[in-house]
Amino acid sequence: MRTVDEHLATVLAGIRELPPIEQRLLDAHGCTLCEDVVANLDLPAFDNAAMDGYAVHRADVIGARPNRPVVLPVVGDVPAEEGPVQVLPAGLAMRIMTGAPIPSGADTVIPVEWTDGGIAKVAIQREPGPNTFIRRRGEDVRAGEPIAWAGTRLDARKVAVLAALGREAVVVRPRPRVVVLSTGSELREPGQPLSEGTIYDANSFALAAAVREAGGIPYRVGVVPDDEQRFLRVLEEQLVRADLVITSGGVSVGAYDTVKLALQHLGTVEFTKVAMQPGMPQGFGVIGDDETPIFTLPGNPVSAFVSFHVFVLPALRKMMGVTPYVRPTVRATTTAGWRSSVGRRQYARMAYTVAPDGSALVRPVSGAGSHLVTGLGRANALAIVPEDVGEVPAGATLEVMLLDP
Ligand SMILES: Nc1nc2c(c(=O)[nH]1)N[C@H]1C(S)=C(S)[C@@H](COP(=O)(O)OP(=O)(O)OC[C@H]3O[C@@H](n4cnc5c(N)ncnc54)[C@H](O)[C@@H]3O)O[C@H]1N2
Ligand code: MOO
Repeated sequence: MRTVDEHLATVLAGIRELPPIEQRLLDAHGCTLCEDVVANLDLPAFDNAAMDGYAVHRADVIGARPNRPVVLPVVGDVPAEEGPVQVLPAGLAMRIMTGAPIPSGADTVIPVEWTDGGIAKVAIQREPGPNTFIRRRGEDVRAGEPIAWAGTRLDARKVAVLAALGREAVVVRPRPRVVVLSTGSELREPGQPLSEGTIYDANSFALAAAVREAGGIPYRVGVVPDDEQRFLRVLEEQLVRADLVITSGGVSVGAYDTVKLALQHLGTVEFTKVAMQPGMPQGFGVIGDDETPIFTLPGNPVSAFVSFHVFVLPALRKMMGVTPYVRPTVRATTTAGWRSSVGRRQYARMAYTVAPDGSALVRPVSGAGSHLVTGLGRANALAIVPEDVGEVPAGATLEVMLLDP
């Protein structure tokens, strides 16, 4: 039997980062930059008003008081719109809007609240400080300054900056396109009636949702029955759009373990037992002309889901250039104990919380059975019980994988 770490190393060695492509800004959201981005213009791009009010020469309004206002003729309006910079001679004012370019000659904006709001002339009731309410060209960033380095994941905040700089597209690693299929003649699509011996397909939905949460693009293929030829045909059809394939079911030692039988003589897929619970039977390799990586996960729903988090998620992160490939774990103290099997690393379903005093706690929310899917629904974390531990006492501190994206 392989250890989890050995299998993870084999998987990561078989996965390549996807080649960079240019993506439109919103499509690049969530992806990793493959270029250093430098500001291509100054921000603000020109001196502009920070308040709605009046552009003036400050020297004209020194000494303005509520009981001794300075009155200036208003010679025009400066809206925030396209147009040449206006000129403001001394002794006059212009009505100006937030974001509008400061007329040449003006050095101050008086907020409308400090005035009588006049249109032909304005009474200014307060003396401004120097450079008041002007946002200067380049005070945010100057053209040529770095904005983001290759390797940065584009979140909404970085998208805001790139859009403000007028970037239409950026070079990123694309989201992996992941084909997800479930195998098993007992499986039915949700919405279909169940007959004796049949169950609903949970895995292709769970895995497709997990792919999406990881930043990939899932293509959920319906259920494929236990028939080698059908399975191979579907796989061949799907390969054209796949950067990665995930199957579930049919990999243990049953007489109808289709995936294992079908892939035995195709590609490089290696079927192994990994010393973990759940998730013991695993398969990984590449198939097709493009050497597309494929994970064949075990069929039990919790086994498939845990396998995704332990092996597939790091692979997706590597394809997307997200580091570290393995998401860091956190440490938490368990409020209750349970048993684990020595020789296998256990991933136990937990509710993770942070107590008012800041301490991280976990509480078991499920038995260990890999068919107990509703226990998975209650969990937001997996506690990792080392291979040599047979009993976890209440109060023990463990490494914990958080499941929320
Ligand atoms: N004799 C042995 N039997 C089993 C072993 C073993 O070592 N020796 N390993 C067990 C372990 S551990 C696991 S995990 C499973 C893995 O089996 P398969 O990957 O071949 O999966 P199936 O047999 O197809 O299904 C297992 C179980 O899960 C249900 N299932 C499958 N697909 C779905 C789905 N899409 N949605 C919901 N439920 C699904 C299926 O009906 C079975 O109940 O093998 C053990 N057996
Ligand atoms: O190893 Mo299986 O995945 O426990 O049920």
